Amino acid sequence: MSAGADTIVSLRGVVTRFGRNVVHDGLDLEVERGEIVALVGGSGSGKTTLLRHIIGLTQPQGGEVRLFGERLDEGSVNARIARQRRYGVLFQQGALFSALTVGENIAFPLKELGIARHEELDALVALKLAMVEMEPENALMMPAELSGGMIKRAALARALALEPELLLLDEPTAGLDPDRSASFVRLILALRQELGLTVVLVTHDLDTLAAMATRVAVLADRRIVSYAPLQETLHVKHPFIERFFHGEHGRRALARANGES
Ligand SMILES: Nc1ncnc2c1ncn2[C@@H]1O[C@H](COP(=O)(O)OP(=O)(O)OP(=O)(O)O)[C@@H](O)[C@H]1O
Repeated sequence: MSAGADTIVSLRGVVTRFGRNVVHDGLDLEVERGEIVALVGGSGSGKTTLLRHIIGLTQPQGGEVRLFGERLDEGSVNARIARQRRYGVLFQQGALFSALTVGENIAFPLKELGIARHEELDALVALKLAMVEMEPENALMMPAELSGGMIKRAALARALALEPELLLLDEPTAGLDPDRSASFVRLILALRQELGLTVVLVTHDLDTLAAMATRVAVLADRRIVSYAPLQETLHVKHPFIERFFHGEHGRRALARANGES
């Protein structure tokens, strides 16, 4: 079976071990263009590691990882650089370079890949800040001066700098208040509509998940045990799914998503 032309991410038979700790064991996942896939799983189940595999920051011990149809371990240096321009990432840790201003952080990928001319950078930075509801003046601030939520939004602005086809987001709404989370959801949905953006996000935030995921991938027992739209996922019998979606917190979030008070 081969992946289609519109398969953005393809993971086949992925095996990941850290010493004796087997994190993934024969894991499969395919993400099609335009999807918003929410990756959920218990703490330590290997969600962040999976995002890292997708962009080649780490390599699994077994299986195959393809991004935009290309194997990550193949291709020239130029092919790898070309690939880097096509995705943006927002990881939980190391979101911003602490020695650079917010503006320099956002401009960093544009400069590094030689995409924008020097005189265009300020305008581009202001545009990206506006997308995440930050002010142009925020460009001059240092990361240490920002609140946790502002760091998230500035890091998202940087991830969007290259107008990527694929966004990988690790807990993008953790630490945001409900209004900010809702604007984040609106922004992602608009970008998907306008640019055909594909998103893979790790999240524990059921409101965000219910508002935008086209499919939910459940990572448990070292593999993806369910990969379906939310409504179907809710009917899958699995201990993790029961806890995550049908506990008190889950029931309330799903009721909100269904417009019940
Ligand atoms: N570089 C590493 N060296 C050793 N073990 C690692 C390394 N990176 C991850 N692990 C281990 O792999 C497992 C999966 O980690 P990962 O961060 O991917 O989980 P996660 O599902 O994202 O967790 P959380 O929801 O708590 O952030 C954990 O047991 C972790 O300790």
